[in-house]
Amino acid sequence: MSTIAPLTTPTLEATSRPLLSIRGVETFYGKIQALKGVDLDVHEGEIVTLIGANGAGKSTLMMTICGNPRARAGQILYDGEDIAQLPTHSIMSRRIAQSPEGRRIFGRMTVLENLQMGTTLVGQEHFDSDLKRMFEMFPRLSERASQRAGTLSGGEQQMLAIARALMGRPRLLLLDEPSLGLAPIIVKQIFEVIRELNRTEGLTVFLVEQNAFHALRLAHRGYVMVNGRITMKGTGRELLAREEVRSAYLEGGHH
Ligand SMILES: Nc1ncnc2c1ncn2[C@@H]1O[C@H](COP(=O)(O)OP(=O)(O)OP(=O)(O)O)[C@@H](O)[C@H]1O
Repeated sequence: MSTIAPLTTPTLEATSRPLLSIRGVETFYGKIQALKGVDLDVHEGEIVTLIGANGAGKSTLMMTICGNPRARAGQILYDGEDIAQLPTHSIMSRRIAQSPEGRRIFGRMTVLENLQMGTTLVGQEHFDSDLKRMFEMFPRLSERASQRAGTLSGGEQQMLAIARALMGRPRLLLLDEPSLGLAPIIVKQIFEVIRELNRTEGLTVFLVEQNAFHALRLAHRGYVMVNGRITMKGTGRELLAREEVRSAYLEGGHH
């Protein structure tokens, strides 16, 4: 199977400041503690991935960054400001865009209307040029601009969710399992778009994935989460080479 080549650029950690800096974050669902003191950094211009098994707390971390649920302890510094206790709309207005797990596109609206929804926080100024760019990046969406989003295939819905997030011109793009349920060829296309945006525009990306092989090849750096705690971190390459990662997350996988 052909795969995207691993990133060869050195980690950006040494050369840039953190855009997102998570310190000691704890999140609860009632009495259940899903995050048990998480520390994680995403530097400007980096692609960082978080991998882990089902139920490890990956989505919870993503959602906690967005303020729902709120962190019960710890700090979430975004561009130096602690956003941990801010309401979600106020977090989103800081140009953090999320493409959530399960996509959550507006099924009854057309592709075009969904993309318009993505501009709520940035206005219409760049709409035409941004739309053109999205349609160039995702030609499948262009061909289906007036189709109801609920009738798109899984891969197309995922592309739409990412495109909608990008219409908000984010500084930080949060992606929750973009590969979920998609054919390998579509996963590859989506990851290539993410890499291209990072390379050409310096878009900062924090990606949560169960598809560890592709995610670690795409990312500059990665973290492994087990039971609400970070247990390993390193460059994508380092983590891919580690036996613990290979046996736990790549078994029977795509390598
Ligand atoms: N709304 C909720 N109420 C109660 N417990 C929850 C809720 N959402 C998640 N949990 C629990 O929190 C833990 C972490 O779940 P989370 O969805 O963050 O894991 P994950 O790593 O994203 O898993 P997956 O890869 O399966 O999506 C799990 O034990 C889960 O059952």
